[in-house]
Amino acid sequence: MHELLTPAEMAEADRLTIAAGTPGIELMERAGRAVADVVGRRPLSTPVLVLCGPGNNGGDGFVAARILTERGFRVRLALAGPRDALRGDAALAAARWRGPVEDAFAAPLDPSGVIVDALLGAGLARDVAGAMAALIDRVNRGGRPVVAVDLPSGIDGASGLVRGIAVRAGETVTFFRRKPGHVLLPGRLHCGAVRLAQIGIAGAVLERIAPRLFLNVPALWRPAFPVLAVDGNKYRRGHALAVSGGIEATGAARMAARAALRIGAGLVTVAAPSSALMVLAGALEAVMVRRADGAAGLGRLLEDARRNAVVMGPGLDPDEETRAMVEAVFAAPRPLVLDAGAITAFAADPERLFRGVAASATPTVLTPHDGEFARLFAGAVEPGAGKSERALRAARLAGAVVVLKGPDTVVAAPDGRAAIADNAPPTLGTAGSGDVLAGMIGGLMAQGMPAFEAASAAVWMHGAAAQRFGRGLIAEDLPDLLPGVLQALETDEDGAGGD
Ligand SMILES: NC(=O)C1=CN([C@@H]2O[C@H](COP(=O)(O)OP(=O)(O)OC[C@H]3O[C@@H](n4cnc5c(N)ncnc54)[C@H](O)[C@@H]3O)[C@@H](O)[C@H]2O)[C@@H](O)CC1
Ligand SMILES: Nc1ncnc2c1ncn2[C@@H]1O[C@H](COP(=O)(O)OP(=O)(O)O)[C@@H](O)[C@H]1O
Ligand SMILES: [K+]
Repeated sequence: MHELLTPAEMAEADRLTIAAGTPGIELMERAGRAVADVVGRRPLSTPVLVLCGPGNNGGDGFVAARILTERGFRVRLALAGPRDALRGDAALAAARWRGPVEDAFAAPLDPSGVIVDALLGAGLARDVAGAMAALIDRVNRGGRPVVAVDLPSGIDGASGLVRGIAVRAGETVTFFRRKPGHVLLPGRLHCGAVRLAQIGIAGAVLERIAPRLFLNVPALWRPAFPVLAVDGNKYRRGHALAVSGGIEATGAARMAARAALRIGAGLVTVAAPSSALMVLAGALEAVMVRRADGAAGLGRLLEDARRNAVVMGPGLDPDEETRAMVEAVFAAPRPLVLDAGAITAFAADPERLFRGVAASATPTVLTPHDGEFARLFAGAVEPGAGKSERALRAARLAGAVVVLKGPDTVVAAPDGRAAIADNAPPTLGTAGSGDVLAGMIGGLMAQGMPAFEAASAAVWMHGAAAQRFGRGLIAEDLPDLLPGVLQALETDEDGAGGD
């Protein structure tokens, strides 16, 4: 259930189902019934206003209106456009509606009751303007609870972007699988609670569609998650290396190192410039410290093949020394996580980074926030595109897994897969939480987890850890919340948060 279907893929799922013998009107009847079920949880005295658009989304609205009327609700239905312009299944559904049809552009909104938004769904093809925009604005200003059919009208199902203006719903009923627009911002904020309804589309159609976008839940990466061997030992659990900045910036690498250890790496070493060695040695216990000055020093540490994953960037200056150190890892080569200063260091010459990734052929994960992303991929990635699209293009360009962070963190792989997270609370917006995330990814890669799965797992666990703590969270808390998350993952088949 964690596949996310773009509107085009969803249309294909409908098409395959219809071709296999289920009439389209049957799908529409089930969709409309699912909407009626959600709306119908309210008391029978609740007035219902169903706003229908010109396509099949409106068709679902006609069905829902009929079923709610049959159940005893007082239902008004208003259509945005001429009735004789309805086609296909929507026209069939409208023919089964016996009540009056008001003009949606003129119909008054009830001061009480609930509104069903069946104006526009997967067929949104352009920015909403004119009378339709005025209607949506009126709905939003009305302050009535809204149940959206499939998508809040005006939200682009593929990108989650607002096309001109979009309905703000309290609940959204969608069908078969969620769409990226339910998970990505701002779409998610317009959806309210998303209710997923099955309408008789067989899961087997997904084999034909081969979706590439996923909700980031444990089911996505659990099969690749490290398993503890009874006869294991610390060396077999991997040895992560976190590169520290100078004496004024050692905390970032320490937090990354602690996170790598907590997530299960057998050993973790902080590679320290001479200036910071004393500070680090006094501040670390299970995490080890080794001297590493510049690229040459780091290269020497990497002569030991057991140091099998590297985290770089937190606390580093975006300068030539940092670039040379990144290239020392490419020369080694080792699975690598690049964050913060190690990303910004390549802002003036991103090609140099991309060449290094390609030449080393080592799994590389870049973890930019929006600002770092814009610096590294400026010009190469259309700023107006949706977040998953931007992350995927960047991943292809860099030949690396790109973790584009935020409330809807996208993990994108060069092969076209992307995982979108919806479990990160805003408490994660605190200094150093990104450093912890980088360390978590490195800790999983040290244990042999592939880059896309490691990054996806770390992002989900980062969110789950923060959820366990609540308000007052600081980055230092995060590594020590991981044991609880790990244990829940092990005991809860659903993955401590469901699928
Ligand atoms: N058989 C199927 O394909 C099924 C479809 N279903 C419903 O059908 C919907 C998709 O139906 P459609 O493909 O007809 O698309 P929609 O009903 O979402 O919208 C298409 C209509 O809206 C118009 N339109 C597009 N953008 C507009 C804009 N910015 N301003 C004003 N008008 C605009 C188009 O000209 C077209 O008439 C889904 O969201 C879902 O609700 C469900 O009934 C399940 C089965
Ligand atoms: N509003 C938010 N909701 C959820 N997660 C957030 C929010 N703001 C930031 N985060 C997360 O917090 C982390 C911040 O990382 P980053 O920006 O690199 O900060 P720092 O450099 O201080 O470590 C990222 O994982 C990001 O996804
Ligand atoms: K809608």
